[in-house]
Amino acid sequence: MTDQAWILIAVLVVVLVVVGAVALTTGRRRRGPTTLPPEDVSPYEVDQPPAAGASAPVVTAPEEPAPPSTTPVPTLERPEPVAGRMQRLRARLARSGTIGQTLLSILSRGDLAENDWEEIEETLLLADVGVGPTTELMDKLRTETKVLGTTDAAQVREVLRRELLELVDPTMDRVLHVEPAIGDDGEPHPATVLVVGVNGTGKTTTVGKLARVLVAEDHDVVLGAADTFRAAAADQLSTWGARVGVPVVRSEREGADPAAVAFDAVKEGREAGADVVLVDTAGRLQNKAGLMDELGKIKRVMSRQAPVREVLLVLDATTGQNGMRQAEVFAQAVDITGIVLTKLDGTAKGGIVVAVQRELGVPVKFVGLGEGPDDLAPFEPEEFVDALLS
Ligand SMILES: Nc1nc2c(ncn2[C@@H]2O[C@H](COP(=O)(O)OP(=O)(O)OP(=O)(O)O)[C@@H](O)[C@H]2O)c(=O)[nH]1
Repeated sequence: MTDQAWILIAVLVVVLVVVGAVALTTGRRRRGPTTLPPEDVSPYEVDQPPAAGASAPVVTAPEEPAPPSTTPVPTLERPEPVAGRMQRLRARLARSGTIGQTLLSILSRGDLAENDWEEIEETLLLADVGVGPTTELMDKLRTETKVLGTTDAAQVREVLRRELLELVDPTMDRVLHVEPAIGDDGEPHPATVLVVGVNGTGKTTTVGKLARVLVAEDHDVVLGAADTFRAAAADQLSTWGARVGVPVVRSEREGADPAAVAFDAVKEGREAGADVVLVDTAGRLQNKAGLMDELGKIKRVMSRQAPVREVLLVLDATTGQNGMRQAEVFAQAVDITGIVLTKLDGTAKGGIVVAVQRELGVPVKFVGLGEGPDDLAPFEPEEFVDALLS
């Protein structure tokens, strides 16, 4: 090859290398980067405009992510099952048990002298059993122990158990009647329960605990805060309701007409399709006529919406004879259908169960056995008597 040929080949190679490099660079630029940097992404999606007749494209704002919630969602409490509560809380009756223990020890002495019987009488009266039931029980025990003629502890215990049970009366109807009824208009009515009693007996607390009893049994409940005398009572009830998801009808005005609140509560219960409406009241014992007027009016206006199925009287078991006098005044003001004995834990005056039932002729339906939210138990005579003798 000549020198000229070698020079021509070298020029061609250089030209080919330059052209190839330029082509490679251009091709890369045309394809561009495969992903856009975040700032190039539009915050909106633009929907395609409709084919005809549309004037402007539809712009849809992207869904904003929900801001993190600052108010915690309240978790509803599931109240404890109702069955067996009295057994669970039996240890709380320990102080009431002193009556049974004292009676057993005296009766087991055998061949009882008059001063032994006086001791028995004193024990029963101190436990607030009441004069009539005390005399009745002593007469029966005198006869039975004479017939039995033994000091055998188990047999004496059996006699005492039988007689105490008869006094407490297991035949009384202790069911809380909350079955909904069909009214004259053919519509289902909620069962309404009016709760009455003196301030401080544990009335508002009992309404809250009763709501939990009903919720535990799958009822739909509405509460009425008709204790408009003490503003804190409505707040207290609202807290009870909120814990188990039960609505509370109340008035924001202190001293509002309690009958109006009770009426609204039953109305709300009907509209919401609730099974039960529980109404708390103030029940101040200013005088009997005033109390009768107030409770009578509340009951009347509630009845316009649905018949009042139960009127529960809340009594503080620790107040003894004083509590009995209050019970009589309330019973004269309104027809009581059941008694709730509160604070039966920590009192040796369990005999009030017998006295109050005898006096009013209505059964104890529930007993309060502590300050816990589920420390309210349906009253069971056998459990009660066994606790007295344990
Ligand atoms: N130990 C015990 N305390 C109870 C029981 N029931 C209620 N209490 C307490 O009794 C106190 C008074 O209860 P409230 O429910 O506020 O009484 P109230 O009768 O509604 O009083 P007002 O709202 O003023 O009408 C509270 O401290 C309750 O916790 C019970 O069965 N045992």
